[in-house]
Amino acid sequence: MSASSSDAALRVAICVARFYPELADRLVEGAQRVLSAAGVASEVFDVPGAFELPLAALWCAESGRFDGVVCLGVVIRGETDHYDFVCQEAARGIGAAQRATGVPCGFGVITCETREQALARSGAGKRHVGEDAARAVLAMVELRRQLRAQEQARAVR
Ligand SMILES: Nc1c(NC[C@H](O)[C@H](O)[C@H](O)CO)[nH]c(=O)[nH]c1=O
Ligand SMILES: CC(=O)[C@@H](O)COP(=O)(O)O
Repeated sequence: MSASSSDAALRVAICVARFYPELADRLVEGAQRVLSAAGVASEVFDVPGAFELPLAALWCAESGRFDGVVCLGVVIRGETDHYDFVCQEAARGIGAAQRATGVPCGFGVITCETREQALARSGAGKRHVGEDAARAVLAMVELRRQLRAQEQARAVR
């Protein structure tokens, strides 16, 4: 997704859960690659785990400093149902943060059964969830820009 000419001033926050540091680094690298290629500045904020992502996203979104937020993390199922609660809250909370603020928050959290599955979804074969989440945020930022431009055009008629 290429950014428009006005995107030089765009800023995107990257909130990353560091529960699995090496996997988190891969996701951040992918998101930064996409944002940099679009000419969009980014700033990284670490949180302990995916459960903390919604609050970090809300803080970034309501700060007024960012046009979008990319939320990244990896949740790998263990022996109990803790996985379900972490995943559900991360997804629900990130969605709530973007709807509460109107600031696009990309869901770049890998939820899987094994480390191998996480590797495959962070650039080692299947897809890159970090890149995908960054592209989604850029697409929503662009949509918001188009809608605002249409609103302004109608207002001056
Ligand atoms: N098991 C995983 C977690 N668990 C930690 C929680 O996200 C949270 O930090 C803790 O409950 C304290 O509030 N987090 C992940 O990101 N990935 C996991 O696999
Ligand atoms: C996703 C998790 O919280 C998981 O790592 C916890 O492992 P367990 O269910 O074995 O306690």
